[in-house]
Amino acid sequence: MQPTAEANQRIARLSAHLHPPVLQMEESSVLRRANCRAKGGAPGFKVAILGAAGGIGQPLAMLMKMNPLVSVLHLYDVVNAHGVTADISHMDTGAVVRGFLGQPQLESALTGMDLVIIPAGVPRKPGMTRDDLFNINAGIVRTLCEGIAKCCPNAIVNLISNPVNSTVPIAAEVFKKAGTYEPKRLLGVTTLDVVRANTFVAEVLGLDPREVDVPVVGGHSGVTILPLLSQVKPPCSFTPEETEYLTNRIQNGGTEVVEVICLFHFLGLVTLVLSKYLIQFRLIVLLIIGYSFYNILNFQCTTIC
Ligand SMILES: NC(=O)c1ccc[n+]([C@@H]2O[C@H](COP(=O)([O-])OP(=O)(O)OC[C@H]3O[C@@H](n4cnc5c(N)ncnc54)[C@H](O)[C@@H]3O)[C@@H](O)[C@H]2O)c1
Ligand SMILES: O=C(O)C[C@H](O)C(=O)O
Repeated sequence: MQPTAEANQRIARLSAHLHPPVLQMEESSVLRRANCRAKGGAPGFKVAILGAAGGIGQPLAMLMKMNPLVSVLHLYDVVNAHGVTADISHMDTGAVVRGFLGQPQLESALTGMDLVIIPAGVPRKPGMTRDDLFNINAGIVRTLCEGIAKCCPNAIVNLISNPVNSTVPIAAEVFKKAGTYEPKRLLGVTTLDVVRANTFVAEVLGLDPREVDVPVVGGHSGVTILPLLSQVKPPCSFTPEETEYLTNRIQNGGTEVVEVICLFHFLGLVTLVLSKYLIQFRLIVLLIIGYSFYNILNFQCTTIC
C-alpha cells in the first residue's frame, strides 16, 4: 500500500473512533459498513423492540443481542434509538443491530420481523396503579400495532407496556380490524408474576427458587394475578396466614419495586439510583429468560384476551 493511502486509512479509522455517531462513521470509514461481509444473513429470528431506549428496552436489547437465536435486532424508539443501537451493536455476538428513530421510521423497523416486543410507553410512579397509565399507553400501543398489522402481520407480539390487562385487548382489536388477528401470536408479558411467585414461595418453604414451580394465571394487575398455591411443585401445603401473605406479596410485587425505586429518587443519592437500575436489570434478566424459553421456543406465556 502507498504510504499516503495507508496514512489516510489510519486517519479515517481514528476519525471513526473519535466521532462515533452512526452516520458519521458511515461516511468517514474507508471500509464502509455497507461493504462489510456480515449482513445478518445467518438463520435466526428477526426481532424488533419498540421502546428500545427505555429502562426496560435497553437491557432487553442487550439480552436479545446475546441470544444466539436472534439474527437481526431492530431497535425503535422516539428518542435516543441510535445511541442505544451504537452501544448494543458493539457486542461481539452474531445478531445485526439497526436503529430506527421516530414515527417516520416505524415501518422500516417492523418490516420482515418475526417477533415484536413492546415496552414503549410510560411507567408508573408511586401511588399510581397500572390503570393510571392507560390514557397515554393505549394510544402508543394502538399506533405501534397498526404498524405491525401493516408491515409484519405474522409476527409474534409480546406486550410489556402497562396496563397489560388493557394493552393486549387493544392490540387484539387493532389486529381484528386489520384482519390479521391470531390469538396464539399475541402475548401479554406476565412472566414477572411467575418469577416473583417462585421466589416468594421458595422463601417461605426454605427451598432454592430454581426448584420451585408456581403456576400463575389471570392478568398482570392486583387481584387479577392468581397464583395457584394448591398446584405448587414440589407438592406442599400452606397455613392460611402463609397463603394470605404469599397471595398479597405476589399480587403487589410490582408496586413493591415501584415504591422502592421512587424512594431512591426521593433520597437523591446517586449510588442508590444506580441500585434502581440494578433492581430493574435483575427483573429484566428474568423477564428475558422468560421470553427466550417461554415465548420464542414454547409460546407458553400467558395470553390475556
Ligand atoms: N409487563 C411487565 O412485566 C412490565 C415490567 C416492567 C415494566 N412494564 C411496563 O413497561 C413500560 C416501559 O417501562 P420503562 O421502565 O422501560 O419506561 P421508560 O420510560 O424507561 O421507557 C419507555 C420508553 O418508551 C419510549 N416511548 C414512548 N413513546 C413511544 C412511542 N410512541 N413509540 C416508541 N417508543 C416510545 C420512551 O421514549 C422510552 O424510551 C411501562 O408501561 C411499564 O409499566 C411492564
Ligand atoms: O408494576 C409495574 O408498574 C411494573 C411491572 O408491571 C411490574 O410488575 O413490575
